[in-house]
Amino acid sequence: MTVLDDIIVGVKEEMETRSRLVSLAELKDRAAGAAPAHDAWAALGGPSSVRNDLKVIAEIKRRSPSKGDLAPIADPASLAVQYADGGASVISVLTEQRRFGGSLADLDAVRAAVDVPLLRKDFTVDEYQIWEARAHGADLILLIVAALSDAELAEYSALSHELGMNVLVETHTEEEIERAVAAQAKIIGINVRNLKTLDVDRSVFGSLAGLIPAGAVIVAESGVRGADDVSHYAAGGANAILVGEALVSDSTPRERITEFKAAGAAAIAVRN
Ligand SMILES: O=P(O)(O)OC[C@@H](O)[C@@H](O)c1c[nH]c2ccccc12
Repeated sequence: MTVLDDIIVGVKEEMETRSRLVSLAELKDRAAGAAPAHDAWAALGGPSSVRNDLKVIAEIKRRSPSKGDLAPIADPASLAVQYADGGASVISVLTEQRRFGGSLADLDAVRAAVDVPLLRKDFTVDEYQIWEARAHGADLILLIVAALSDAELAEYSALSHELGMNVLVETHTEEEIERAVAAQAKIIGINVRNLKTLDVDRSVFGSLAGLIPAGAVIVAESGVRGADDVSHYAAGGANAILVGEALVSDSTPRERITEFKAAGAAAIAVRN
């Protein structure tokens, strides 16, 4: 069993528990009463034909299976405000509980604190989680190609769009990019961490980004330690980066984001 399979077993168990407390019907009511979703596609520069800056998706991440506890986040809301002040285009909130220490309570706290689009970052394997995301104010959800069949990818993308949300479709191999493109994904992430082994290989980004058709927003996920990694991803074709650990473990995340955006824009100016 891969790490990914193992995580999904836990995700399903926890979803079972939640769905006994809150029925799908109840979630649908809550989703209907939620404020309309923000346009994450626009926030990531999707509609513009000239994309000359690097967007930052800043993540609230407490823990990871590879590194254990990353940083004590006493107040996710105030961290999110710092992210927004630094110029994050989207804020990602990890809600997976067992391995990442997240929760929907974190998502609620962040939703109440900022007006930027929110990504509910979880292992989506059931329609229930998509309704849940919208009911809790998410604007974008993550779909991991390695965890889904083509039919599920199509079905979950369609439901997300119906609810006014966007999807970030995560890939790690050439074949997964082909599947994401076939599912008409407009926001495609390349995770340099292999979720089956947890190994990070930053060179994966540069070798796969060129396979993504023009028009899509390309997100480099994982492995940003500092501005050099940001420049590397931007030079390799990234329109956005998704950063967790480097931000949660920094005492001045706001300045960090500003620095990453500057490094990204400089590398893109050379690229174009
Ligand atoms: O902390 P990092 O190396 O900056 O990585 C962030 C993000 O890419 C990573 O958390 C991630 C990418 N895809 C995921 C899927 C599920 C959980 C987590 C992830």
